[in-house]
Amino acid sequence: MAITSYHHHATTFSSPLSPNRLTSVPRTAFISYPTPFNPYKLHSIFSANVLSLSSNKKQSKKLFTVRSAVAPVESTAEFDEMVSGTQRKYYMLGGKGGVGKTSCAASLAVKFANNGHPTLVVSTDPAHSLSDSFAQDLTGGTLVPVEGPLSPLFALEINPEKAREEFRDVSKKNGGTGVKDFMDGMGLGMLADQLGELKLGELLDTPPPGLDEAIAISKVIQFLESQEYNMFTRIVFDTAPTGHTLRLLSLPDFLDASIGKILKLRQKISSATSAIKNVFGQEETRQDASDKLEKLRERMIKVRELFRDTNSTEFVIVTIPTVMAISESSRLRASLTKENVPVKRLIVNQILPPSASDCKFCAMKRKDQTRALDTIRNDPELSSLLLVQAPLVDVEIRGVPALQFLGDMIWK
Ligand SMILES: Nc1ncnc2c1ncn2[C@@H]1O[C@H](COP(=O)(O)OP(=O)(O)OP(=O)(O)O)[C@@H](O)[C@H]1O
Repeated sequence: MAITSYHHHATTFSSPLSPNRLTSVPRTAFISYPTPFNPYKLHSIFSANVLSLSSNKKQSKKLFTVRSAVAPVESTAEFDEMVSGTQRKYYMLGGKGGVGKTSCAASLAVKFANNGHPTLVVSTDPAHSLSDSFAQDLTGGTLVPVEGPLSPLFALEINPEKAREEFRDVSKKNGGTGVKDFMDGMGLGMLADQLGELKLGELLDTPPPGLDEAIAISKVIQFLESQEYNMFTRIVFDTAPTGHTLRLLSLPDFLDASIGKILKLRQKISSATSAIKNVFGQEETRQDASDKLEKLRERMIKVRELFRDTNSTEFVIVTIPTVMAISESSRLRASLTKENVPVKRLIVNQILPPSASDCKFCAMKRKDQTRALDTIRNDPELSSLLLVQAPLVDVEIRGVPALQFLGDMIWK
């Protein structure tokens, strides 16, 4: 039933940002698949290293006819709109675990870079798989260049645990474990207790789910404020599975409120404690902790604004054609709408391609997927989105050439 095959390709490419520039990609292992003509890309097949069934022109035409009959709601991703302009844009890809978020995010990043955008792909999922997806070591929590694309592509795997530790260290220097402990140490514990909702100390010690992600994204904002990040015109986030993303959306408000209260409290008590401060000589550390809190709060507000800015940000939902995954995507869309997060595209990944062979299992599976796709058409949350279908391919998608291949099918 497989219709996917590997070939050796050379790609010539014209960037829309500098349309006169034609660049050659080195000859490299590549996957071939019947795709519609892409004006930015010219393939020339040097030799065939066929792993599975290939298809001639006639066959691919037929296959695409069958595919569109199976999925009448299919549309393109309108990549032209995504790629146009040099103003910085953020794309956040999210969805249920294992549906292909990383593959889609990585393929989008490669596609942007190949279209002339200096691009950054960021993983805020604690279970990072960018390195696996690119088949390159991208770990370390710093900018790592990705080898292969035509324009600069960098990856950043944020380690939320490390980011949280860094932040917590400041209050630890005090001998306590957080702001509340610090206040306890100053004999002000009762005051903090009275304001029971001030749980920052506990928040940092036993973070609620989603906090890691929030701190990770806050860390990204911190990075983006620095000069070296100015070059990036496209930033793609590979986010954690749905649950974390939803909690993350409401977290900035929660943190903003909590930190705001902590800071107000600090101001109130600062005069009362000035005498004690002098005795213990810890004003600097305290100020430092306070500044960090203020910075975290500012970043949380930026994260909140970033998520909701229709001009620069879009959340792309990735799903697979099963009723369960689609139901979850529907709930995700509803929550994103409630939070005013812009969503326009829905990627339905791992669609079984048509096959010439008489495979009963495949026929059943395809019917099942068609039913699932129908639920999208009838789903009030999802039916208005651009529905982009990505086929299931018969090899694991790893490495830049494979991601480029996947990207050419999804992002067109
Ligand atoms: N269209 C596809 N065809 C074939 N394999 C695919 C496709 N999309 C993704 N995969 C494979 O499925 C697996 C999971 O993909 P990926 O890591 O991108 O998912 P994810 O949603 O990011 O997962 P997690 O939630 O665990 O981070 C990988 O082995 C990937 O190569």
